[in-house]
Amino acid sequence: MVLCPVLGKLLQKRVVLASASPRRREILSNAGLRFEVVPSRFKEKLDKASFPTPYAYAVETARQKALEVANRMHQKDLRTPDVVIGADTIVTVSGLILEKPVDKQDAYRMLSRLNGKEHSVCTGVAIVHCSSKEGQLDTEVSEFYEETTVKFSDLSEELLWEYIHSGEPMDKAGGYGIQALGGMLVEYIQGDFLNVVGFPLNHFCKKLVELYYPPRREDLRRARQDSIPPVDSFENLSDVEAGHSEPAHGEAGRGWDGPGAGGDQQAGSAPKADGYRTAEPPPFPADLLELIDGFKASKALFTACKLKLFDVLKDEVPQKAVDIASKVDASVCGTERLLDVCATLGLLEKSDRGYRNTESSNLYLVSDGEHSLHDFIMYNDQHTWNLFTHLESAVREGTNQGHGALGRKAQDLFQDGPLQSKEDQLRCVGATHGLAKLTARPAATAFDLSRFSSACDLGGCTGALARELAREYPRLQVTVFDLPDVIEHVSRFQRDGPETARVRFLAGDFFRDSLPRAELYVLSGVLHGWPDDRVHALLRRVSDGAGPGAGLLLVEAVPDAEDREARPGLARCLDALLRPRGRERSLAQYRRLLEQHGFGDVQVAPAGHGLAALLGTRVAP
Ligand SMILES: O=c1[nH]cc([C@@H]2O[C@H](COP(=O)(O)OP(=O)(O)OP(=O)(O)O)[C@@H](O)[C@H]2O)c(=O)[nH]1
Repeated sequence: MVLCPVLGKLLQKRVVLASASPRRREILSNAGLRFEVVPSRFKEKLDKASFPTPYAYAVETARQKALEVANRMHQKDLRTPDVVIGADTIVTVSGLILEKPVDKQDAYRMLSRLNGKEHSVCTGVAIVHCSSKEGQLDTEVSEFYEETTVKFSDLSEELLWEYIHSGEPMDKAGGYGIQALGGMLVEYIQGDFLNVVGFPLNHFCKKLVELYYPPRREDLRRARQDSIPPVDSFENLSDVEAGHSEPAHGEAGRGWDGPGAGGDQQAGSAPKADGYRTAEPPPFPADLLELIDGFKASKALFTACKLKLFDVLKDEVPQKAVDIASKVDASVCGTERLLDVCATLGLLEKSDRGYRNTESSNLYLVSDGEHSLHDFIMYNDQHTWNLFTHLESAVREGTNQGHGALGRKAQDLFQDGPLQSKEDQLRCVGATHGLAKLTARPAATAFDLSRFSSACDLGGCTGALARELAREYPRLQVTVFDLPDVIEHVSRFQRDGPETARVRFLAGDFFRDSLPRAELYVLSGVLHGWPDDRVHALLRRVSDGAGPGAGLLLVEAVPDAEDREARPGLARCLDALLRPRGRERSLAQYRRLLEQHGFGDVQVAPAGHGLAALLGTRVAP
């Protein structure tokens, strides 16, 4: 709340966002606001012609959306919310109001109108303060709107259709999303970017300042002589400074615990040693609460995947909770709750017509998709979840507890014991495949490997990296060498492509069987799973098989990788503690291992997502 202390005024209140828009939810939660989401059922069908201006229409729609939720929550005898926020975004061009397209043709009509021109994006916002008096709902509505000018480039028909086929326009006012692919259509904007995305955060904060920090008495007195200075900044207001203001409800006679009530009255109290006034609450620990709730979010995702909710919703058409429940063979009320949680987590989109997958869920959460992480998620649900229940004893004793999963290779999983059934094996191969697909491209392109004509990926599982290597280097023949139990399952994960013919699979144990001859050996995500003696044994075998000039490419997660974003060091470090045999090694340690085993001229490059790639060249013995 440092940037906008006035948001702190809402922390003690039950705030409801009356919107199904994932963007609005994100903008407000990124700003640190805590709120519930209850999408409005108000049909956006007001007669546009009856409004003097487009923004009057947007403001009224926002007001109706918020009031519908306030009334519904009150009637349902749920605890009446304190504040309900509604918003409506429209696009206006040449006197026409454009809302969300109903289908692709409609999107095309809208985008064609915007093509090469300036248009206006207007978001109306309503902030409804509610109170309940003798069972009756009392509301007080504050409203405003924000307008932003956007100019589209001259766009070809082909580009417009390509954009429409991406699916992005469908739930967006004017048929585009400036925050994503639609940003490429835009030449410039004048005004608030977030207003275009769906919520004018800056203006909202100013409005809160107006509501919660009304002008002081002396200002009002002065205003009778002068004019009231407009509230155009919220940055320099803090609760402490605002403490001098009069409680607004006293003046306005509001029944609800509205703006200006509460903490302000205590403003004269002395600051405590921790810097906060006795009656002022400390900053709301939003990040901490999110962390505390984190496991619930993971479990909701795991459960949705296990029920195959995302498979049921993979078509574009939204479906109702009752239909989804019958397809996944679960209770309607339970399914509806889970669907709502998934929508809140941004995994589903919810509208009046029902629920449907987001683009990202279609890509990663549908179980048979090319980039599916379904098996990896199921692996985490079945194994890692249990494993982490032993974290406390692992920390106390400093010993490994069983089976870590993050970033592990099928090699580890198969040799750890409990994954006996074919089904378990297949899931592990699928889990490894899903992860490997995410990291294969940066790993394959970390160095120029065009000097090699043959490669052997040791422990290469389904060949995700091998395919990327073959795709990148057209003369490279790649052998994937992995355990027989792994190779048995790889055919399930193969897709056609010109590189397919240059990737072959060979079953074997790299600790026992002779290694295929190759100019380049690859060990990606293998060494971290083994203790030092096994790592030395394996590298000795590779070194013995490699002729002078041969390469050894290592790809590993390292604590000192340049790009650490995707795998926070903490999680990786805990994973290492729980892993039965492996250990985390630094970049310097991997470099030393390569050099110890006869690979010189070691180059290092980031391989994305917290991974580092090292390439050594075999020197003549
Ligand atoms: O560049 C962008 N422009 C607009 C959007 C999104 O478009 C919709 C606007 O629709 P509306 O205001 O009617 O809001 P809904 O999504 O229907 O949700 P409600 O439940 O609040 O009615 C809005 O989601 C914008 O975020 C965009 O994403 N980018």
